[in-house]
Amino acid sequence: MSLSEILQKGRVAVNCGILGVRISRKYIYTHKMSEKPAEHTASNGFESKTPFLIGVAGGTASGKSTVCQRIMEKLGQQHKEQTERRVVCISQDSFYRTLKPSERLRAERGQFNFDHPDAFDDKKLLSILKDILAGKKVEVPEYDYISNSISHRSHTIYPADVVLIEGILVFYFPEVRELFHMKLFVDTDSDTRLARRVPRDIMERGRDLEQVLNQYMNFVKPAFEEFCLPTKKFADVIIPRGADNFVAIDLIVQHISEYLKKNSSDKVQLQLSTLAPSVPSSPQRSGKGGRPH
Ligand SMILES: Nc1ncnc2c1ncn2[C@@H]1O[C@H](COP(=O)(O)OP(=O)(O)O)[C@@H](O)[C@H]1O
Ligand SMILES: Nc1ccn([C@@H]2O[C@H](COP(=O)(O)O)[C@@H](O)[C@H]2O)c(=O)n1
Repeated sequence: MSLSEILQKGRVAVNCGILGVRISRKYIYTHKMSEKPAEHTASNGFESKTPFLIGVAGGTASGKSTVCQRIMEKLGQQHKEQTERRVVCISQDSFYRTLKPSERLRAERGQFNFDHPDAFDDKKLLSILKDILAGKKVEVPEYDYISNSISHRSHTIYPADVVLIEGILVFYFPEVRELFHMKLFVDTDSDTRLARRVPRDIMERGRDLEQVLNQYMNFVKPAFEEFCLPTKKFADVIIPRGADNFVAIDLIVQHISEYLKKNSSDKVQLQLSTLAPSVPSSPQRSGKGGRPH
C-alpha cells in the first residue's frame, strides 16, 4: 500500500516497526481535497500553487540532514543546478540568532544553550517560510558552527515544488509548525545520536571531546527531552532509525514523486530513476542482526 493510499484510509496511528504513521484530521482533509495536488488546498492557509512544505524534526545527529539528502538523491535532485531543482532543503540552523557579546564568550566555552528555543530567531524563520510559500526567491544564510554565528555566505533558494526544512525544533514554534503540509520526525536512539555527534562535532565543528560531552550533558540532552521530543506528537510520519530506514524513505519519496508528477505538466519531467523499492541486502536492512536502535 502506498503512503497516499494509507493517507486516504482515515485517522490511523500505525507503527509496524518500520514506519510509524500518524495522520491528523487536518492532514487528511488537505490530501482528500487535493485530487489535483498542484493546487493543494493547504491546511496552512496558503492556497493553490504554493510549494509543498515538509518539516523534518528529530534530535541532534538523528540523521535529519541525511534523510533529506537521501530523499533529494532518490528524486534525482542532488546534482541539479540550484535553479533547476524542484525539491530543495533548508536547515533550521541557518536561523540561529546573533549572540550578544557575553553569550558569544559563553558559547566559546561550550556554556551556551544552542538547544533552547530562545537560541533561534523564529520570527525570521517564519518570515522566510512565508516568502517561500508565496513563491518568492529567498536568501538563506549558511551557519558557521566554529564561530557560532551566521557566516558571510548564503544560499539562494529558488522557487521549488517541494521544500524540506530540517532542524531540532522545527515543530516547536506553533506558527512555523502550522505552515507544514507534512511533518516527519526522525526517531533515532539517543546512544546512537551521541555516538554520531561526538566525532562529527570534533571533526566538522571544531570542538574537543570534553566540550562536546559537557555541552551534551548540560544542554543538549535536557533540552531534547524538554523541547524536541514532545514535538514528536505533531509528526505525520515517524521514521525510526533515520536514514537506515529504506522502507520509510521509499514511501515518503513515492508520496513526493506522485505530487511532483501531478504538478509537472508544464515543467521538465522529473527523473525518477531510483524509485524502485530498496531490496534488503544487509543485516541492518533486513532486520537480522542489525544495530539494535
Ligand atoms: N544511518 C546512518 N548511519 C551511519 N551514520 C549516519 C547515519 N545517519 C547519519 N549518520 C552520520 O551521523 C552524523 C549526523 O547525521 P546528520 O544527518 O547530519 O544528523 P542531523 O541532521 O540530525 O544532525 C553525520 O556525521 C552523518 O554522516
Ligand atoms: N553554534 C552552535 C549551534 C548549534 N550547535 C548544536 O547543533 C545542534 C543542531 O544541529 P544538528 O545538525 O545536530 O541537528 C544542536 O544540538 C546544538 O547543540 C552547536 O553545538 N553550536
